[in-house]
Amino acid sequence: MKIAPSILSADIANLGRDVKRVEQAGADYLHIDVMDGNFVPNLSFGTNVVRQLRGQSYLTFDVHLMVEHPESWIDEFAAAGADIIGVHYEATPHIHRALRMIHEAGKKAELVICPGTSVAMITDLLSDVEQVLVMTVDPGFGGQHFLPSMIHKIKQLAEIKAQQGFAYEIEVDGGINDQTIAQCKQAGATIAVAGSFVYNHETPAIQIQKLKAV
Ligand SMILES: O=C(CO)[C@@H](O)[C@H](O)COP(=O)(O)O
Repeated sequence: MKIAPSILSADIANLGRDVKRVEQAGADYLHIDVMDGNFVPNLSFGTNVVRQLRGQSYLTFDVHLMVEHPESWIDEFAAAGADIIGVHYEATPHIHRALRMIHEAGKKAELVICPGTSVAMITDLLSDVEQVLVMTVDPGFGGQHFLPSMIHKIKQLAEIKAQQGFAYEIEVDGGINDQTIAQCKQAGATIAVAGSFVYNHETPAIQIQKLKAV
């Protein structure tokens, strides 16, 4: 599986160093969580962080917008250096427009679903995305426990992908460690986001190796 370390759990006072660490350790993507204090009860990074890190890293930037009305931010994060932009199904009544805006900005579009949203709600959108992110915790905070009840959604998405011949990646995010990643991989996930498992350890490279070894 591809591994996307989440900088939400990095040492923010040494963010550049922590990004280099995972880059050198073989991370595939860098996962950047953007929180607005409304869609989720937390605040995190803005466009300035993406822009400054862009100058320091060649990793694919996987920007997860946990914001209401993401349409207002897509062009700014695209200009700042995002490669993949994730928007929540629950965050806007105009999700199709948001996905189209991501493509018009020349970026890969990711559709994100919270634990309370079923795959049935997004089937009409699956032909229009490069990536689907199944949240395996309620979004907003790192360090939460993985929700095993989300596994069936990964299986459903993998089945639809095979049946319809779609090419989207299936990403999982929340509570990922060297045990839970195995369940996700078996179900059909292709990318795993990991925050605390990677960064709450003195050697992130060892943690990434553990995830890649599964
Ligand atoms: O989107 C989020 C949280 O809302 C995640 O990306 C977290 O950063 C994952 O952290 P861990 O659960 O891996 O500690």
